[in-house]
Amino acid sequence: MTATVLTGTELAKAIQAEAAARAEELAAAGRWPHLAVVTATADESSAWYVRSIRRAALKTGLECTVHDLGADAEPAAIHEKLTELSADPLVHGLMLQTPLPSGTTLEELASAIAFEKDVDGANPLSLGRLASGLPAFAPATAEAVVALLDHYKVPLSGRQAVVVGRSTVVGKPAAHLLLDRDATVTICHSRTADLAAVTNTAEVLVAAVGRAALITAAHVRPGAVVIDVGTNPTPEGALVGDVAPEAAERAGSLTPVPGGVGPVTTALLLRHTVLAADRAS
Ligand SMILES: NC(=O)C1=CN([C@@H]2O[C@H](COP(=O)(O)OP(=O)(O)OC[C@H]3O[C@@H](n4cnc5c(N)ncnc54)[C@H](OP(=O)(O)O)[C@@H]3O)[C@@H](O)[C@H]2O)C=CC1
Ligand SMILES: Nc1nc(=O)c2c([nH]1)NC[C@@H]1CN(c3ccc(C(=O)N[C@@H](CCC(=O)O)C(=O)O)cc3)C=[N+]21
Repeated sequence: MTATVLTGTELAKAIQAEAAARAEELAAAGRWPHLAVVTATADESSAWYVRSIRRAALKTGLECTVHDLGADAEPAAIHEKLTELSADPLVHGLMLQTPLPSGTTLEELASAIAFEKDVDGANPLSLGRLASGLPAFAPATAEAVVALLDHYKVPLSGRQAVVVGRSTVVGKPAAHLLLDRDATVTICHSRTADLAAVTNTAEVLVAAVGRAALITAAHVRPGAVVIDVGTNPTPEGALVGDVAPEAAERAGSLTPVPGGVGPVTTALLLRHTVLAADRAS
């Protein structure tokens, strides 16, 4: 058996087309949707993401500014930049890239992102509301996981879902969103005792670790739907996921990297920014 490939490009295009139409109307009304991205890292996969955000934003008719503070930025300087952009009436969406310089965390800094501009759902207020079932922007990646499953009509209610990874950006919010859809959710992390035993229970398996080929065929329950969130740069300059190619022998379907979760994440971030601009007075 070879797995069906669940690409994200078509869904991303549809989301972007809708965002583009609304962005044009808003721009005509003098409210050009503007996404500000703050980064303080030399991490390669973050750099890939920032490039793809900029490219997609310009194509969609959004303004996008990148504020690169450098990998040795002081936490106070990052905090100050977020506070400044939170107060800037021309900025509608604001996100802070991970990873961050040692000595600080996204969790510590994200309170400085104004709730209504928190288009990547990083502010603890957004995350708390998400966990409480109240309206808030979800982290775009976590939302992309569920959006892809919906796009391919994968049933979630009553099914066994396993998320590998527990970061604030992906693993935890993805687990919340799957739980909201009535899946039975298990979260794995670096201390999980027997990863393959747990992942073999998964009808839906989400890999969000950041380690190439961590998930092998032996981790996959035959016929499972596998969502590969990982984006790992190779020495040759390519990008690979967390799921080894051989896993396709056991999976029923599988998202590719590149061309899977990534483009949907980017498109949702733009959709959130347009929504934030729409709500701004
Ligand atoms: N395609 C997309 O749209 C996006 C892709 N990404 C990519 O997803 C990946 C994960 O990102 P992110 O969540 O930010 O990464 P983090 O490094 O913040 O989190 C990684 C998680 O994986 C867990 N982990 C590490 N090693 C193992 C292991 N051997 N077995 C099981 N779990 C393990 C960690 O556990 P512990 O908590 O115990 O340390 C941690 O919870 C990266 O490749 C990133 O680039 C991220 C966002 C969007
Ligand atoms: N606060 C925060 N939120 C994030 O969501 C976040 C982050 N920090 N830090 C870095 C990681 C990494 N990440 C990627 C998202 C999309 C692609 C992506 O679109 N990749 C394309 C390939 C790249 C391209 O073609 O330009 C694809 O998979 O097809 C890659 C990487 C989000 N991250």
